[in-house]
Amino acid sequence: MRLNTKFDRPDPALVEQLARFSSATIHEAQGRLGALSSALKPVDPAMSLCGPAFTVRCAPRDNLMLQVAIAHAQPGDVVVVSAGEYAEAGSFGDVLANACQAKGLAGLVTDTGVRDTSELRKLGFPVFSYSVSIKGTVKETVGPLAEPIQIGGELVRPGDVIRGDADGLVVVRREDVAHAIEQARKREEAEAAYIAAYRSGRSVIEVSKLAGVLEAKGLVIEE
Ligand SMILES: O=C([O-])CC(=O)C(=O)O
Ligand SMILES: [Mg+2]
Repeated sequence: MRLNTKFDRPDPALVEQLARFSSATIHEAQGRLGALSSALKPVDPAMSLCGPAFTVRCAPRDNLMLQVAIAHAQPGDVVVVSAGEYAEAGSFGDVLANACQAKGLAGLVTDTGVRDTSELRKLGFPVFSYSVSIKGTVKETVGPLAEPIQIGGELVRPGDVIRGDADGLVVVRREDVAHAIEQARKREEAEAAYIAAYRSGRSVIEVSKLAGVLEAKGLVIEE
């Protein structure tokens, strides 16, 4: 079997610009699309990542292909592992995180478990996982590398951008990164205007134009 590891990545300058926006803003900016399941959580809320996905599929309780992915991923990539939402396996820990950091990878996202979390926090290598488990894995099963995968209820293709922060993970299609940045900028500007209005004492009902909605529902609020 021969596995391909070549795919197009977006312009690194665009990835850097996208990283300035939160996962929630990007999700909203692209029309409420791309959010991965909230079951995938950062090992530390301070962890944050943004980079092209280097996708891989592993059998549950088996991290052979994850190690192959780490070996072939490029600096700046986020290794994204689909392993069947299997909670009872610690497929990645501080030893492999050191390998990732030495290569300049941007982070790891997996729908199985990880371990050595206090060391991962000390290392500061961004890891998002489905669970934390101390149970070791085997290295037996060959599987797809740099192919589209399903993770957290979303399709992730190699080279799509994954943005993760304390609130969650979002995927942006490789060809949509520039548009997502433009829309995220507009959304932040609109949010800044809302914040300024609220801080100047204006009502949320007025600013968010909710009076018509409440009236249509027949809601009368007495003071
Ligand atoms: O050994 C493994 O397969 C996972 C692990 O704990 C580490 O990377 O430190
Ligand atoms: Mg370990």
